Amino acid sequence: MRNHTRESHMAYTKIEQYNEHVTAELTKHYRESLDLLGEDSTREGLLKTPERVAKAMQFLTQGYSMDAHAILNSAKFHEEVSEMILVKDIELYSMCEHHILPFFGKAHIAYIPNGWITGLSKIARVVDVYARRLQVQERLTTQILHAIKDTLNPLGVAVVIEASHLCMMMRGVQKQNSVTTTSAFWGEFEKNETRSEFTKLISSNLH
Ligand SMILES: Nc1nc2c(ncn2[C@@H]2O[C@H](COP(=O)(O)OP(=O)(O)OP(=O)(O)O)[C@@H](O)[C@H]2O)c(=O)[nH]1
Ligand SMILES: [Zn+2]
Repeated sequence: MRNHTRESHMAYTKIEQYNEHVTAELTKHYRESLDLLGEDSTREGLLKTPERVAKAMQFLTQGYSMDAHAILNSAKFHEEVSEMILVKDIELYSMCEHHILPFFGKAHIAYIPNGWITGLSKIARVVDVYARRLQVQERLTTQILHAIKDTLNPLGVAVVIEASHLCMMMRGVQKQNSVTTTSAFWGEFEKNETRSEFTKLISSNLH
């Protein structure tokens, strides 16, 4: 099954790869959790659930073993471009570190190159690197900014994330329609003019 392409891809994506020891331990804990919650972990429908959850949680936290800098560097090209590059509406799924419940939404990411560009898909991959961890939306936003800033040495970086938090929808304050927007701006984007061009572009419906 393993070929060269898959190996090099797996260097940072870890697709379908679960740690046996972690899976076994988590499975045990999730089985106990089900019983503590009043379920019967031995009933047919739940027999494989603890193991499924153990794998799902490893998938959803695989960002810990991914390296954003390696991803951005893996398709870094020398190019004299001086205009803003914007990738918008990148869907993201993460989990809040307070309740381990999902938050999800969109990221809009722009940078102004300074001799180096990266593959567009790598920008979207960096979102997953930091989203697939236990997070707060604010830290997710700044970690993405710093990875791009440190790797590409650009003139400016902007990151805006709009997300809905299930911990505010399904429980707690139970607000179904609230959307949280976080942003981080660095370099040229600290100037009003550049920032407002970015804001105009992310709110436009032009594709
Ligand atoms: N700043 C920030 N807060 C978050 C994020 N995700 C969840 N939270 C908040 O984390 C806070 C934790 O507050 P606590 O009072 O300790 O927890 P709680 O009793 O479960 O709070 P409620 O959700 O208000 O019921 C809540 O206000 C959540 O809304 C996030 O990404 N960023
Ligand atoms: Zn939460």
